[in-house]
Parts: sequence; C-alpha cells; structure tokens
Amino acid sequence: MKVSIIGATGYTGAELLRILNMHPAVEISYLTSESHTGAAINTIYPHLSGVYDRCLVSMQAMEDIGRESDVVFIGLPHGHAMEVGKKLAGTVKIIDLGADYRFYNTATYETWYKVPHTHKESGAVYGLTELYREKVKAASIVGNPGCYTTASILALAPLVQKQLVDVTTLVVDAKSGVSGAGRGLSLGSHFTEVFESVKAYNIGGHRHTPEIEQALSELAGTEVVISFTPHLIPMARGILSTCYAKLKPGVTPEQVDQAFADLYGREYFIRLLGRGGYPATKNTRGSNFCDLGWHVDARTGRVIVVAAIDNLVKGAAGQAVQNMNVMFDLDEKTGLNQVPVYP
Ligand SMILES: NC(=O)C1=CN([C@@H]2O[C@H](COP(=O)(O)OP(=O)(O)OC[C@H]3O[C@@H](n4cnc5c(N)ncnc54)[C@H](OP(=O)(O)O)[C@@H]3O)[C@@H](O)[C@H]2O)C=CC1
Ligand SMILES: CC(=O)N[C@@H](CCC(=O)OP(=O)(O)O)C(=O)O
Repeated sequence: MKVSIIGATGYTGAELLRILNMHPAVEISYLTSESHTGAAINTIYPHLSGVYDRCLVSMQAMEDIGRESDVVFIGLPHGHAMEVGKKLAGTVKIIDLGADYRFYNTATYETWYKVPHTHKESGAVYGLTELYREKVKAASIVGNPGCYTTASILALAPLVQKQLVDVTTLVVDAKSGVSGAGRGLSLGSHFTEVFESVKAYNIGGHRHTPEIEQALSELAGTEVVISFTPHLIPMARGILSTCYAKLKPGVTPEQVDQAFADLYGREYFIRLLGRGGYPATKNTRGSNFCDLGWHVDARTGRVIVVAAIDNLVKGAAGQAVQNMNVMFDLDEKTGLNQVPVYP
C-alpha cells in the first residue's frame, strides 16, 4: 500500500513516519514540505536518521502524488487541507489530521474556524474509530479527530449514549502537553513561558468545543452543549481530560460500570481502568491507547471520568493509522501494537 504525507515536516507527519515504519503493508511514496523542499526528512528530524532519508517534495507535485499513492495523510494547519482534498478526491483515500473534514455541518466549521468551507460535498466521515468504525470502513475521506476531542468524547460517550447523565451539566477540564500546538514557534509555547507553569486558555471558546458537542449530541439524540477548558502543561506529549456530569436520579455505580463495559469491552485501544481507576499520561505515552477511569461521587451526585492519551498517537497519527487499517480492511492493530514508553 503506497502512502504519502502532505505536511510531513510537522509533528504529526513525523509521528506518522515513526508509526508507519512498523506497518508491514506500507511503502512511503511522497513526503511534502513547502519550506524545506529538496531537503531529506532526516535533516529536519534527526531521530528518523537511518530509517528515512527520503527527500521532501512540494505539494505542487499533486498529480504524481495522486497517481502513486493509495492513501494520503494531510498534516496541514486547518484551512489548507480542502484544496488538497478537492484535487485528490476520487483517486485516493484521504485522512486529514486537521479540522477541515471533521464537521457534518460545515457552517459550524465556518463559525468556529473563521474560514470558508470550500469542499462541502466531500462526503467526509468523522474518524473517531471506536464510535464510527462502520462509516470509516466505507469512507473515501476521513476527518481525523482532534486530540482533546478524542479523549473527551471517549470519556463521556458511554454515559451519554446510555442516558445516565443530565446532558446540560457536562464539564470537560483537559490538559495538554506542548506538542499539541505543533512544531511552529510561538511566544505561548516556548520554554520559559511553559516551564514550571500551568495555564488555562481559550476558556469558553476553544475550537474543540463544537467537535465534542457534535459527537455527544449524536449519541444523546438531542443537542448537547458543554463547558470545555483546555490547559497547557509543561510536558512534550500527553493529554489528560477530566470530565464531570450530574448523574440522573437513581443511577447506580454498577450501571455506570456497565455502560463502559458495553461500549468498550471489546476495544483493544481502550483500556478500562474501572471505577476508582486513575489514568496517567505516562502510561499511554508513545502508544495508541486511551485509558479510562471513573468515580461515582455519591455526595455530589456526579460522575467524574478521567481519560489519558498521547496527543500525537491516539490524538492524531495513531488514530489516523487505525482509520487507514479500517478503510483497507486490515487488522486495526497493524503497526500500532507498541507498548507505551515507560517511565
Ligand atoms: N500536534 C497535535 O497534537 C495534533 C495536531 N492536529 C492537527 O494536525 C495538523 C498538523 O499538526 P502538526 O503536525 O502538529 O502541525 P505542525 O505545525 O507541527 O506542522 C504543520 C505542517 O504544515 C505545513 N504548513 C504550515 N503552514 C502551511 C501553509 N500555510 N501551507 C502549507 N503547508 C503549511 C508545515 O510544513 P512546511 O512548512 O515544511 O511546508 C508543517 O509540515 C493540524 O491541523 C493540527 O491542528 C491534530 C491532532 C493533534
Ligand atoms: C496545546 C495546544 O495548543 N493544542 C491545540 C490542539 C491541537 C489539535 O488537536 O488541534 P486541531 O483541532 O486544530 O487539529 C490547541 O489548543 O489548539
């Protein structure tokens, strides 16, 4: 299977290469970059030396890329994938790691991302694999979920789906390592700004809010709105998402346990730590696992669910490869069974 990556010099592009090297059915075709065209990928990412020495090409070579690929991953900032998608649609399978293909209602995308959606007829499918596997199987274009959204939706989905919680009370408090912001330099993500500090940002206005709401509304069968507060923390990788909801009267802790077991009991990449479990980013680092633990607080009538993922793996490149495996009818774990890096 021939694979190309558009935007290979980003963190998600590099992570795709790390994972795809362990995938027996994959052969890399083209890697693109506009600012490093002609350079070898291992000069941009020395950790790939001895594994990949491929030269980067411009995405202007799109016709060649389309002809010589079966699947194309796009790791560009939002707003840039649609042009690529329009050119390649119908010739290859496309998995976009950004936000351009995540929304069924493109007006929601336009409102939150403040750019016009120029590929409304794409037929793209939202690629949270465990929840939309059947749709992903038949998809030509997949909008791979965001990192905060993957952790938060997976944490709340069983409770919302089984109608165990009051959906007007959902609160998501999430923390991300700095690689979530990509490799580009910015004041907010440089060392002295981030080290020895934790800060909230985009309170009430983060772009992952409508994405979480889209999935939870579909599961609930009614429109759901949430309060979502992201935080930046001084580590490279990892997301911890702590989610709160008021239980409906009479719901028992055993019903909560059952909801998680019913939805995820057979899912390899979702590890249920159970009631009283404490997920930690260190236990998922470098892997495609999402760890979930939950607590039923009888005193407040709330359920609190904690999810841990690696933002670059289950939150981006790993889930993208998981989706590729589903689209090509391969074992979903292919290329993805690495044990987390610990400690
Ligand atoms: N980092 C994360 O944890 C996650 C990221 N994502 C999403 O995945 C996508 C890629 O993220 P990430 O790899 O972190 O981003 P990076 O900022 O690390 O890389 C972005 C890539 O896009 C290219 N690029 C930047 N600006 C432009 C432009 N104007 N036109 C064309 N190419 C451009 C750069 O390549 P060059 O300059 O070499 O051409 C680079 O390869 C984004 O949409 C992001 O939101 C999703 C989930 C998690
Ligand atoms: C720490 C950090 O800055 N994280 C990013 C989210 C990364 C991601 O998943 O973004 P997309 O939805 O754009 O793909 C942010 O808050 O914007």
